[in-house]
Amino acid sequence: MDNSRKTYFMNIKSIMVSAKLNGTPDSSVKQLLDDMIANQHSCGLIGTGNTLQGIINEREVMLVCQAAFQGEPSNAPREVIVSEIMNKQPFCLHQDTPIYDAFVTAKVKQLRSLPVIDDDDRLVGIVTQSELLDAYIKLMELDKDLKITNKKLKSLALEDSLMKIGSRHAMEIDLKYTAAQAKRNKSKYSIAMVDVDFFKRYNDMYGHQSGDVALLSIANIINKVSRESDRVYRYGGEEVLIIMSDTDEHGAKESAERIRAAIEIAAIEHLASELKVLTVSIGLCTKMAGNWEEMVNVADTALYQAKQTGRNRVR
Ligand SMILES: Nc1nc2c(ncn2[C@@H]2O[C@H](COP(=O)(O)OP(=O)(O)OP(=O)(O)O)[C@@H](O)[C@H]2O)c(=O)[nH]1
Repeated sequence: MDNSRKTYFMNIKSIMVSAKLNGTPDSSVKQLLDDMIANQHSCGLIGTGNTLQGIINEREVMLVCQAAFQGEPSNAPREVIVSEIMNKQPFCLHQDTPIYDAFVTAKVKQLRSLPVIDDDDRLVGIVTQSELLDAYIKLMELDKDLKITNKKLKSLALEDSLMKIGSRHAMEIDLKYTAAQAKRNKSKYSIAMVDVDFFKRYNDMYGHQSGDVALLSIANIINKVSRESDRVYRYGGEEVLIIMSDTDEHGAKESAERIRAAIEIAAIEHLASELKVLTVSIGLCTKMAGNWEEMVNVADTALYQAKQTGRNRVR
């Protein structure tokens, strides 16, 4: 393998900064802040031994400090303990994760810093989104093989240009790491497969360009009514896939029903359909562990049942 090809497979171990814990869950926030300032760390890594149990970013620490200073001088601020404000299920990446996958994960999940762990789930380092982007750009510059570069440039398109939501490529990377994270945290996650009803008839009646506009409207509605932590991707054609981390069957059903209802209420005219407005059918799947391709298949089967039992419904 020549050097340029090797760079394509480089992982985050090669660029991460080694990291250690800044405090335990029962440290005071003040203690934590002192440690972060002394070590010039932009986020606090919390745990015991070498095991990471939580993360606190600068913003959360600042909010606690602000609240303390706004108190009456006679009311000495209560000491806040780290476990009260830390994010208890921090998203971590294994040290062997390729740089590009790590960058996409940080970007789609909007994470500025990602703790890095080893095979035994021990904290070994930290990488930031901007370090990942810099590293990836450098790898591309080093890469002289035009074919590989073009392939990577194409895959760098993380957004679907028509629907203005995540691309299929970004979706696959997100699913892979969401599945790994759920397994590590023993938490459930859900996916929803959304498909527009009678869309062929819509294209036939209003034209393909109007079809494109309708798809964009539907994607906008889905983005608007889904929770901030949910990620919305174009699965292909007129199908949208939503990833909901830390969401059980009940939460997923509630979210999907909200999306279905919002699209019906938007009342986008579709005279060739039964309800005379555009509607969607949604198939769901919730799991704790297991491979994500299987989950997509289950959601797809549920979607098929939703279509078979009358459309404009969640299964
Ligand atoms: N305008 C437009 N149409 C698209 C796009 N992608 C897929 N389609 C169309 O979506 C339609 C999907 O049709 P079908 O799979 O038969 O499903 P349907 O007509 O929605 O029927 P049901 O799913 O059974 O309710 C096809 O006519 C595709 O051409 C796109 O990007 N733009």
